Amino acid sequence: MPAAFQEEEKQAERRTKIKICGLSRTEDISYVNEACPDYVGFVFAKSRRQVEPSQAAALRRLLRREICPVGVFVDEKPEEILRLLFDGTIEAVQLHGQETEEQIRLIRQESGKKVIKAVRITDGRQLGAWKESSADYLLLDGGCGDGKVFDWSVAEKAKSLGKPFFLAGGLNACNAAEAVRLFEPYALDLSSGVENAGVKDRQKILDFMRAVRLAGKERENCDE
Ligand SMILES: O=C(O)c1ccccc1NCC(=O)[C@H](O)[C@H](O)COP(=O)(O)O
Repeated sequence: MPAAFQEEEKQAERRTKIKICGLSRTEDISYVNEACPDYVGFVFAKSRRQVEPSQAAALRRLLRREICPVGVFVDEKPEEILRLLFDGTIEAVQLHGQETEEQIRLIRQESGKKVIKAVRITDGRQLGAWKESSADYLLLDGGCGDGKVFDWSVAEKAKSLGKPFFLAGGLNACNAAEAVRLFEPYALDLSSGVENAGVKDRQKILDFMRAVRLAGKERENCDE
C-alpha cells in the first residue's frame, strides 16, 4: 500500500470516534448520513427516544454503510439483543442496566460483535470495578441520555483504565474540545447536545462533528 494511504489510515485510526445516540426519525438518518459519525444509537429501552425493532430496522436500511448502528438496552433479555444482531438491525450493543459479566460474555461469544458497557460515574470509584470487564469498551456517562455531565476530575483515572472508552454525558459543540484534551477517549457519545426542542438538529450535529475534528487536528499538531 502506498505510504500516503498508510499514513491516512493511521490518522483515521487515531482520530476520536463519534457516536450520535437516540435516532428515531428518517430526518435524523439524513442528518447523520450527511455528517457521517462513526456510530449511531437506536434506544430500545423505555425512553422518549425509544424505537420499536421494526422502526429501527427500517431506519437502519436508510443508514450509510460506513456508520455502525448500535442498539442501546437496559436489562434486556440477551436473546432479544442477539435477535437484533443476527437480523442485521444493529451491529454493536450498548448496555445501560445491571447486566452481568456472564451476559456480556454470552452476547460477545454468540454474535462476535462488540459490546459497550455503560458505567454511570458519580465519583472515580466506579471505574476500578470495570477494569477487568470483558466488554470491548466502557462508556463513561453521567446519566441515561439526560444531558448530565459527571465530574471530569476523574479524567486521569479514566485514562489509566487500560481499556478504550466512550465518553458521554452532557457533551456538546462547546465542551467537546476540552473533553478530547482531558480524557483522550476512544469516542465521544452524545444525544441531548445535538437536539433542539427534543429532536435531533442538523446544524448542531454538523457543529459537533466540526468541533471534534478540529480538536483532533489541534492535538495532532501538538504531538508533532
Ligand atoms: O438516550 C436515552 O434516552 C437513553 C435511555 C436509556 C438508556 C440510555 C439512553 N441513552 C444512552 C446514550 O448513549 C446517550 O447518548 C448518553 O447517555 C449521553 O446522553 P446525553 O447526556 O444526553 O448526551
